[in-house]
Amino acid sequence: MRMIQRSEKRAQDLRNRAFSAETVRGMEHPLLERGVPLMRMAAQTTAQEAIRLLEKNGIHVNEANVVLLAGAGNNGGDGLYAAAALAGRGATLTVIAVGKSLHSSALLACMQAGGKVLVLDPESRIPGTSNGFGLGEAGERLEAALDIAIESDLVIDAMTGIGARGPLRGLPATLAQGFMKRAGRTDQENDDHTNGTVPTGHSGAPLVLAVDTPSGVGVDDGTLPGIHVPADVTMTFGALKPCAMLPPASYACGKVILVDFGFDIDGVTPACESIGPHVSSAIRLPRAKDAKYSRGVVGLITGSARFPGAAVLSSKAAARANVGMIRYLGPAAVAGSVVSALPEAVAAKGHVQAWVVGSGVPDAQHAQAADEQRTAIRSLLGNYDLGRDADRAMNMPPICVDAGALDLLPRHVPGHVVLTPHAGELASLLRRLDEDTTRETVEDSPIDCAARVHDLTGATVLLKGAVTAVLGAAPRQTGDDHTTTVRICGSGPAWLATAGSGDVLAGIMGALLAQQDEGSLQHDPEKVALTAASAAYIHGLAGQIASGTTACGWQPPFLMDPAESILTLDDPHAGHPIIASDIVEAIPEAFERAMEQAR
Ligand SMILES: NC(=O)C1=CN([C@@H]2O[C@H](COP(=O)(O)OP(=O)(O)OC[C@H]3O[C@@H](n4cnc5c(N)ncnc54)[C@H](O)[C@@H]3O)[C@@H](O)[C@H]2O)[C@@H](O)CC1
Ligand SMILES: Nc1ncnc2c1ncn2[C@@H]1O[C@H](COP(=O)(O)OP(=O)(O)O)[C@@H](O)[C@H]1O
Ligand SMILES: [K+]
Repeated sequence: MRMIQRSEKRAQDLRNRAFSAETVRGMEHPLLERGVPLMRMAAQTTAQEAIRLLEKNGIHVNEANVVLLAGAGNNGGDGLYAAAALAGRGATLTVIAVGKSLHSSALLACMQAGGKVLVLDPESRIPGTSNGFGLGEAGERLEAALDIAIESDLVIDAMTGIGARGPLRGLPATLAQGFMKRAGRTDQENDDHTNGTVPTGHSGAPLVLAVDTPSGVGVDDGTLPGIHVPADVTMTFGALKPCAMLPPASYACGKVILVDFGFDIDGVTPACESIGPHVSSAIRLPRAKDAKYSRGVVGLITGSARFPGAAVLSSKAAARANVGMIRYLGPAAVAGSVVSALPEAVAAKGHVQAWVVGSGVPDAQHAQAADEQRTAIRSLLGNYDLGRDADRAMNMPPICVDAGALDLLPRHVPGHVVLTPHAGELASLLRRLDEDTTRETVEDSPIDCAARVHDLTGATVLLKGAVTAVLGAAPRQTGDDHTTTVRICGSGPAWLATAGSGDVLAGIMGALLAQQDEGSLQHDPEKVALTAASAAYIHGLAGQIASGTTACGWQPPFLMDPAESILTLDDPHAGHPIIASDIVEAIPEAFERAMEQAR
């Protein structure tokens, strides 16, 4: 097999960009034309990973019971060749055929290696297997298949890959349903995998290795449209697909290993991208001629009598995040708390380069009739109303609109307005925009929902979660069409889910917006989106540092060269609990790390 020369830049792009199924097919095409044996490469690396995974769990391949769930397409073909290799190494192999046919030469390889084949569909026409059985026997076969699968050490899921359309149907769906039930596997449990850890068995249930994509996920949109098979490890080929990056499907992929087929990805438009490699470009290093004002001043209208802590946390976070100064505006008692916790804060009006509003401010439902903070925020946000005075709106400083300020947002605003809702807040926002949405809808289709808010309001939308998504303007294309790009940030560990964490993010956001060259963001919504995503990344990194873990919501896949032997994949430390103040303390080191990563 040919050694693939890959530059670091290409490797970085491969690890941080995902491409639609259609785009991937387009990139496969020239290689297939040249006769590159992609399926064999996919199978060989899958077999290698299967052996590693088994061994990691104390099972030698020649003692392993392996079950292959094989679909009728090329995904099944990949799986069959991989399974044949395992059977060749002494594994006991059962192929469960879920479709009407199987990739014929791959099936032959499996049979020659001693694999048994159990056909589930009475209408199937698979050479060398019995067919023409009745419905009663089909039911028995399904039960037998589930018994064998649940008793096995490793299930290789090769039912569907990028050829999947819609939710799983028919036998693949029934089998997935039965398997999930018997294995007692839930998505909740699979959440552990998002942190890059491979659990050692799920209460005795088999390990699951997905071929290319877990079957049942929305390959291109990252949704989970129905029953699916969460994996411990997903071996994916050529390039990442959106399901390996976007929530909630990304949580079903477990650890992802990307096999580099040598695709030419230069100039190919990704469907989504991780912010990781770009973060340092959002950090403005201090310059010799700087004074505090030129480094950026953040104005905060955050906190309230009810939540004074949010004012302190957002102010401290902003002050720690590489700016010259912060100005705090709020009720005297709250301002007093801010200044005593942060003597560097200035509790007075003045020029600012970016605003942060709303963290710890009550929303309409919880506010008193004349809430001082809400009144101030309403009046400030009025200046961003494109329907009222577009020139004025375009010339306002960038602003982060968080929590209690979200329901004060004007209907149409420029892209340098950054919203930072969590799923519940995004749902409320959509309802305010006359869309019938619940928190569950947002959790099921986070990207769609965030894109909807971006489309309806024009704001850059940062939807918080284990994987945080930023929906904003795309890189400028030829022509004037406005396109939206999906950027994700998964640097945060689950320890970040702690009260006040969002206030810290808002502070970092304000600081990053403030340190960009004054006036540069107003007409560059793409840069706003990059800056917003970078703030989430630094927040996540600070969370990793504070909690002593590298586990996080999403990390770039392990890149594997088909010509190289298996890599060792270390599991990260679990880390320890943190409070929001710990995140603030870790911000400076997070900046340093983000800059180091860029070198
Ligand atoms: N093009 C190639 O030569 C290569 C393809 N590769 C593999 O081939 C896969 C794509 O192969 P295909 O295009 O054959 O497609 P798939 O094998 O992913 O899916 C097609 C099969 O899935 C069934 N199916 C589709 N949607 C379904 C649903 N909702 N419920 C139940 N069954 C459903 C179809 O009936 C068909 O049998 C990739 O994911 C990858 O694993 C790799 O081997 C690399 C090279
Ligand atoms: N499971 C998780 N894994 C990683 N990060 C998380 C997780 N849950 C929440 N976060 C992050 O923690 C922060 C919580 O913010 P938010 O929901 O506003 O909390 P609060 O209002 O309590 O401050 C967000 O940045 C979010 O992305
Ligand atoms: K699969």
